[in-house]
Amino acid sequence: MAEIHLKKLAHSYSANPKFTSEYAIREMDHVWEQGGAYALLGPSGCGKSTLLNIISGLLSPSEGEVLFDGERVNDLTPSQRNIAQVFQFPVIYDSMTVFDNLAFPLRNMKVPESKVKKKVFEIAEILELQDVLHNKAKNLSADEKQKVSMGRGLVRDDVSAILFDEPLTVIDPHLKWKLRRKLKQIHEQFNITMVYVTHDQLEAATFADKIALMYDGNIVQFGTPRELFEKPNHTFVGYFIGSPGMNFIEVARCAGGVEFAGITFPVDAGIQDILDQVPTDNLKLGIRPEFVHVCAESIEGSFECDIKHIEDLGTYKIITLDLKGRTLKARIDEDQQIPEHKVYVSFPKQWLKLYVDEYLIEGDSE
Ligand SMILES: Nc1ncnc2c1ncn2[C@@H]1O[C@H](COP(=O)(O)OP(=O)(O)OP(=O)(O)O)[C@@H](O)[C@H]1O
Repeated sequence: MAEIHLKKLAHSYSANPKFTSEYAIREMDHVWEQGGAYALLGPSGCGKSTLLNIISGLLSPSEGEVLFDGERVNDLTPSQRNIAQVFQFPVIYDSMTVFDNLAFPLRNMKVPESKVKKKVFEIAEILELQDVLHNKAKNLSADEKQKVSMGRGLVRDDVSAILFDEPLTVIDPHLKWKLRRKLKQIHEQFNITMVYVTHDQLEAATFADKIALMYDGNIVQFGTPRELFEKPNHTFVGYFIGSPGMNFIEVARCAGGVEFAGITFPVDAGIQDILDQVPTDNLKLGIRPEFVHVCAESIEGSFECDIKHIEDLGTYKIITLDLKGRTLKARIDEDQQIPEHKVYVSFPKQWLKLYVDEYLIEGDSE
């Protein structure tokens, strides 16, 4: 088991990259602590598989180092790194029994047969594969095959980490939650570092203690699911996490804060200092639909909006609003009564975030 440190790591598939855009992984420093359950989340093409393959040793990074417990492993193969990797599609030997598939990594390491048997039974029980242990793998269902794939990583006591690359893609939706729970349970039982790649935020949030959100070759935020939801440190995080994503409104500087369409939003002194120093005009206010306060009547600090659309999702409603020409989404309870055409919205200060050049800036009080 190991702490995995990515030090000044970058990777380009081009032989002589000249521009940042030629890097699939932009230079990063990142630590996966020993025993953590992590998700590597991001849209297609952001670099998740590249990063995973660099950790496992399937791919050699063009720059920087991979350290396991402080030791450089750049030149070690996946098996020398003791990494187990579970891919989208199960990697198992169809002609072997489930038992022999699970025993394979141990027999390869010349583990005595009595220990092989004990370990295989233990893992088969955890993964609920006892009843099919003597069946040929080719006759298994897709989820059973994927469980065998996972089991082959788990039988070894010496794995540094288990890396999962979208492991539930081929699994029936109704079995997904079951396997995900199983993985979580295995993590708690074995305390192995696990990195789970997915583009599904729900999958990431239910599996991981901490999520690394990737965008364009960078880890833009590393935090708990709650931190990513409540305090996105980049507009992409706000947009990608949540359903629907965060509202962003372009604003301009004004005396005492920022404004749009004549509405002023005061900012703290700390934020004002930062605003005074940055030359950019790329300023955005962000607020999650869940935190927009919607009222039928005008209250102090509220703004009148036209209702453009109401989407009833059974347990809540998403309303699309027009606030002085800007589109805004708000989430309200199913039973909240609102007028047909107009509502009043207000923005609780603690949930209103300011982004400069797409990055969150914070004042002294935050
Ligand atoms: N073998 C390769 N040669 C050249 N470019 C590659 C190669 N593999 C990936 N890339 C590029 O590197 C970038 C990152 O790809 P990667 O597969 O790591 O992303 P991903 O987030 O895992 O995407 P997905 O979720 O679709 O698998 C993409 O622009 C991709 O086109």
